[in-house]
Amino acid sequence: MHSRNHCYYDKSGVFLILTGTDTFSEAVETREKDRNMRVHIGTDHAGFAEKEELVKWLKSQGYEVVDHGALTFDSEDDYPGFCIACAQGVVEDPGSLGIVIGGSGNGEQMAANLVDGIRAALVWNPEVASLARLHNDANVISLGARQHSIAEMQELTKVFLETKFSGEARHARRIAQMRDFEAARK
Ligand SMILES: O=C(CO)[C@H](O)[C@H](O)COP(=O)(O)O
Repeated sequence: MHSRNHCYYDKSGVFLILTGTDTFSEAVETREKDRNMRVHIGTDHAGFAEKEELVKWLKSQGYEVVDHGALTFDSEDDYPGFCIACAQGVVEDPGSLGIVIGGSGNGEQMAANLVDGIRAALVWNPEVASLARLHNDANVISLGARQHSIAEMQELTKVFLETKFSGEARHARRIAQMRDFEAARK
């Protein structure tokens, strides 16, 4: 039987995750901000306003941001190009992470995952954002701008950017299996 993870915020507002335990004594601080990290971002019209807000906020947090568009609002534009460009930016920039945004985040995740080396996770709450890094070593987060307030999107992004891959053997093994599949189909 799998044990459940428990997440909570400590008194200073830090998001913590308890892995497979009911005791707070085993809580681990999983987050650490890397202000030197570059963050790639891409969106279609559905997330354009939120992307503009997130870029400003990320810069205020000390991150360097690479904006892959859309650079102007066009209600008829299409998400694949922006998301693929963002994902390619992440792959070509080791140590960076990416954010793709759309109305739901579904198609944006699909587009980003077409790029070899990308593990894009559709994230809808802080625990999922944390697990995307801890268990999946996701390098792109996908957000649905029509599903969240800007404050929620900032929180999901913050948890994602500040959480490190656990490096646990079972998770590394599963990621390696996906990498093997990716390499074999070339
Ligand atoms: O979330 C999305 C894809 O997953 C798109 O942002 C969404 O489909 C755009 O919809 P519309 O063209 O009706 O504004």
